[in-house]
Amino acid sequence: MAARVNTITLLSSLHCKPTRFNPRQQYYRSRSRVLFGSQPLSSLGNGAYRCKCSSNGAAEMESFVITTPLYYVNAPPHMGSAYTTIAADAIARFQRLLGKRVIFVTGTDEHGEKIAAAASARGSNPMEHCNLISRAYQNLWNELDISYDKFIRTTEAKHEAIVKQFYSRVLTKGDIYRADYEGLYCINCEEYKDEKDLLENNCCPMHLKPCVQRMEDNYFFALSKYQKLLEETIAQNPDFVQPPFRLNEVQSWIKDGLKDFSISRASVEWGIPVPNDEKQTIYVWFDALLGYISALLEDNEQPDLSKAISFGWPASLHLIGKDILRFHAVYWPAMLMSAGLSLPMRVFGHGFLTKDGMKMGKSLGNTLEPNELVETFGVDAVRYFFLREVEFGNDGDYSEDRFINIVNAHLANTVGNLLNRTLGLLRKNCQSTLAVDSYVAAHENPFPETVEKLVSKAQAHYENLSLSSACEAVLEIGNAGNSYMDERAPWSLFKKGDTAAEAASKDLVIILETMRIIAVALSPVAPSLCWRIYEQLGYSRDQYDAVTWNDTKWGGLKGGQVMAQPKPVFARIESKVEEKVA
Ligand SMILES: Nc1ncnc2c1ncn2[C@@H]1O[C@H](COP(=O)(O)OP(=O)(O)OP(=O)(O)O)[C@@H](O)[C@H]1O
Ligand SMILES: [Zn+2]
Repeated sequence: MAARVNTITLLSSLHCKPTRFNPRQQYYRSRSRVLFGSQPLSSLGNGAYRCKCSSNGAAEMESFVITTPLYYVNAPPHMGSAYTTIAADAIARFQRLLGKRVIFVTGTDEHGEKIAAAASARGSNPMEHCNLISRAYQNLWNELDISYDKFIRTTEAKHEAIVKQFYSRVLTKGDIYRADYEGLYCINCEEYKDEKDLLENNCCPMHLKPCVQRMEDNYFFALSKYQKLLEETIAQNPDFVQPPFRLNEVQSWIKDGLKDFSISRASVEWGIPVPNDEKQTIYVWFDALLGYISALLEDNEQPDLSKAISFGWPASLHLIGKDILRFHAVYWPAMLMSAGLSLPMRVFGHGFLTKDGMKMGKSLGNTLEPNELVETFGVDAVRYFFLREVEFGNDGDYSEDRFINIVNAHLANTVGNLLNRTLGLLRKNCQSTLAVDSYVAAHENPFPETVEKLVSKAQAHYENLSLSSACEAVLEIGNAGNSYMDERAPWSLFKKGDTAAEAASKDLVIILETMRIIAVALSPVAPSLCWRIYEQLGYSRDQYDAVTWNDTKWGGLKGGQVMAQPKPVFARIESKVEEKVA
């Protein structure tokens, strides 16, 4: 299933067509005015954009808006939060390679009872606490090469303004009412629970802590009104929730009956005040989901909901963990319907990284430290391992031995060694200079076809969000390169006279072209490693940054190009326990 994106068209007139409702797909498509490529865009409002450098000519460009959850700042990030963000980054980078205008949104969710409690436990005030933890997320994203475009904090003034405008729309629609509520509440989920979903002693199955009985006078959102529309929308758009087995889960929640849910808290001070009732604050989830929209605002823009929408809503893809699927696939679409806004095109709920079978999480405290992993093994190893090892959508357990074995076998041996020994031979026999164009080197040779087939496979997997299979397809290119090298044995051909040496120098060009293609195709997953490969092949950083998916085509390396001094691009991780990995 290919990624669905909203099409943004560059029109030669200033007029932009109004949003159009597509009845079959039940979401809105926008036609806006933008210039393609990396040119800056300026918003004209109403979903229209004007390129700052030119306004002539018609061309088509697609936009791709991807979000991670806004992480809760009750504690610093851990490998679980990093996992979603690394996956989102790989997808964003791949979509950029395809030439799309990508907006990659991440950020922090900073209101609610748990935050106030976490701050006071640290002897801090809530705002100081949020600043500290939000900074920790941003620092980690930098460590992990996360190429986000927008980082939204729900304590920002522009976000508060958007939440209040949204709340007022829903209120005007007649979907908010006041009532008393009594039920079992999990403080860690910040959610009332159904008794039937709880373990013994009313324990939350996720947090293993007993829920408390609570009674409150709250404002409620009339979720039940949207039951039918949600059912129909999801039935007509089976790709809305992915993977498919999560769609079944969502459909069964809806079928069980949707209950109105409380969207304010009388007992929580650390939150956005309910418009016209300062005694209550807006429920943290109602507030946080809107971060996906407020994030789209430019910093210098007036915080206006319609304007924010015009910058890129609806999102193409919400990437989340399965723990927050109900909020994204049931509550959020209903809220958007109520406010008359388009639904996101796709919600993908991936599985959990687990430790001893339990979800790794801040509340349980059974986390793995991504900073430590990066410090010990390097960013490429961390990104590659989790994307390659865990089939995207399913749960996955971490083991250090497995980590070391996988990255050594794949990145150090299959990719790094092949490059290094080829460059060594080229230096020894060809003064580190390519004898001919790679296109010429492979004349009448079937090898490029093998590579191109694997590239197409990788592309299809990236598009389907099968990130592990995408890595596998790229590594297969490396395996094919290694086999080619072993079969041809160019080191011995160099000793067998001029004709054989000429063939050997062509073989080296073929392997290096293969490495170049691997570097493009693996760059969404391991961007730093792939830059080092490009650098070894004699390219500049600017050339690497300008790479597109088209560069996976055979024929990029040219005769006369001088390679860098051979230097290992991936240092092998030393380990006591090592076994052979396929
Ligand atoms: N163990 C995990 N595996 C995969 N993703 C995770 C994991 N833990 C958190 N995430 C990601 O973080 C999101 C939840 O963010 P949140 O800030 O609430 O973290 P958390 O550690 O799950 O918190 P808590 O333990 O308090 O529930 C998930 O939807 C998912 O995207
Ligand atoms: Zn819970």
